[in-house]
Amino acid sequence: MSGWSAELVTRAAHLGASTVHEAAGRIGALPSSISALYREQPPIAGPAVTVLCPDGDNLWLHRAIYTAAPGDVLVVEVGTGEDFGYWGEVMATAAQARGIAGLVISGCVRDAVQMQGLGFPVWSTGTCIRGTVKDPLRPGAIGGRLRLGDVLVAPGDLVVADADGVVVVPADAAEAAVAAGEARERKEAGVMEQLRAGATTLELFGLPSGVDR
Ligand SMILES: O=C([O-])CC(=O)C(=O)O
Ligand SMILES: [Mg+2]
Repeated sequence: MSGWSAELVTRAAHLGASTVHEAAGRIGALPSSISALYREQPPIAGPAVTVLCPDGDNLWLHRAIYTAAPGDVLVVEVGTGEDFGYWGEVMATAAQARGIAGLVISGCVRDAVQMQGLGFPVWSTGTCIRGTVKDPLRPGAIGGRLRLGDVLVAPGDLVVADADGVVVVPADAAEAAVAAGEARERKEAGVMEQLRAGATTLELFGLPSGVDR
C-alpha cells in the first residue's frame, strides 16, 4: 500500500525500532506497554493499516485482515478496553495467509504460545483470556488516524518493531529516517571498535567524569 521498495522496508527492519526512532529525531516511540509477545519474534517493518476497535469488540480487526495488502502491519487502537483477547491464533493464521507482516495493538491478545509456534509477530499490552464480541452496530474504523500514547498514527506511516518496542514514522519522513539510521549505525560501529581498543564512553562522547582529578 505504500510506495516504498521492499528494499527500504528490509533496511528499516534491520535497523530496528530504537535506531529508527533516534534517527527520525526521537519521534514516534509507542508506549513501552506495547511490547513484543515473545522475544524470538522477527523484527518487522511495513506500512501501517490503522484500525480502531470498540472496547471488547474485534469485528473491525477481522475486516482489516481483508483490507490489508501483503507486507502491511496492522496498528490497532482499542480505547480503554485493554483487557480482552482481541486477537489469537485463528486470526494470526488468517493474517499470515494474506501476507500481513504483524500486529501492533494497544490491548491484549491470547493464544501466545500458538502464535509463537506460527511465527506470527505481535506487539501488545499483554495477554488476556477474555474473548471479544463482533457487534456490527458498534462504531469502529479502518484507515483513520489513531493516537497510541502521544503518537499520532496515520495509514501508510512506516512501522518498525523489534524485541525492544515499536516506532511509527510519518510516511514522508521514512526514507530520510532510514538513511539517517544507517549513518548512526555506522557511527556506533566505529565507537564500539574504539571501546574494544580501550577507549571510554566518557572520552568518546565528551562526557564529564564527575570526579575531580
Ligand atoms: O477468537 C478470537 O476472537 C481471538 C482468538 O482467540 C483467535 O483468533 O484465535
Ligand atoms: Mg483463539
